[in-house]
Amino acid sequence: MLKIKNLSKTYVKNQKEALKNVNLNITQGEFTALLGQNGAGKTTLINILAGNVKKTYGEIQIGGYDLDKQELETKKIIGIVPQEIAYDPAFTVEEILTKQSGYFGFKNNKEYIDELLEALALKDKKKAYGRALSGGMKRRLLIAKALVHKPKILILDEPTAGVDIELRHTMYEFLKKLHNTGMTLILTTHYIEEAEKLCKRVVVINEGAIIADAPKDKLLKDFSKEIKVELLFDWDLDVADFVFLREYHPKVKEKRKVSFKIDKDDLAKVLERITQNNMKFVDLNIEKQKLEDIYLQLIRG
Ligand SMILES: Nc1ncnc2c1ncn2[C@@H]1O[C@H](COP(=O)(O)OP(=O)(O)OP(=O)(O)O)[C@@H](O)[C@H]1O
Repeated sequence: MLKIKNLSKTYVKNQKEALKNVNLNITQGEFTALLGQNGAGKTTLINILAGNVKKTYGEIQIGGYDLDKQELETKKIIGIVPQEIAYDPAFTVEEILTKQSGYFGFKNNKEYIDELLEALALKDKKKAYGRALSGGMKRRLLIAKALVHKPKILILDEPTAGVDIELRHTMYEFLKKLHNTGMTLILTTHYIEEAEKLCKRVVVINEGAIIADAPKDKLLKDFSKEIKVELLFDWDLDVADFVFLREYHPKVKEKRKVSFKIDKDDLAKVLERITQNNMKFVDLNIEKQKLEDIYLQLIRG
């Protein structure tokens, strides 16, 4: 559905190499998270796919069409939800969506627009001006605008930035529904738990290069050998009490808790050492790594 080969981008103005030999192959129906810190190159990549920024080098195929030779066709295949609010605030919600439909040659699609507005809880705002919408409504309008031409791929550039938790969950449900209809989705986000909840594949981009690209479950499994152990004692602790565990860098928290990370295969051995040192604990908590921990490890190298 989306094939990116040896994609590079250097901005002429400042000679910033924003993308370095990016290769990505996304098949139909995948729900992929594109994760990366500020300035990693995510928006540059999306802008190139949208035809807003010119690549320096590489090949891109969208739905089988070459972006260089068949740009118009590629535009029909993708819908992009940009980070910035991108519509004329002097028009009403309905006008904005009708105008956008017109760009793609869709006429008389009032019913579909109503469906979108209903699904995105914007129906009662149909006649409201773009400028009069709340931040969350503006974000939802951008999603409707990206979907109005029924694209096969939806790319969302941080759609939930600054959106409250309740609304974020409504959006997640909507995205899940779209995914269930067979749509291909790419989501860039700073909320890692969002990627963990929604996406099946995780691509991590760092300083313009892809440093991880794997099914989420595989990433979690590969990195899940490390566990975080927390022990609770019924007396006040000193980190010196755990000198016998120094290779695991134990930390004392809230006076009575100690925590450290170990390979899960070492758990029995470590617990035995603790008992041998007469450190009788009253409670034990074991935490597996979350996608967020893995992501941080990856970008820190
Ligand atoms: N128009 C531009 N001209 C020059 N440099 C740019 C331009 N746009 C982006 N850059 C630079 O390219 C790099 C990648 O930026 P980009 O916006 O793609 O990152 P990002 O991953 O989307 O970040 P964020 O999460 O903050 O949106 C950054 O160093 C940025 O300063």
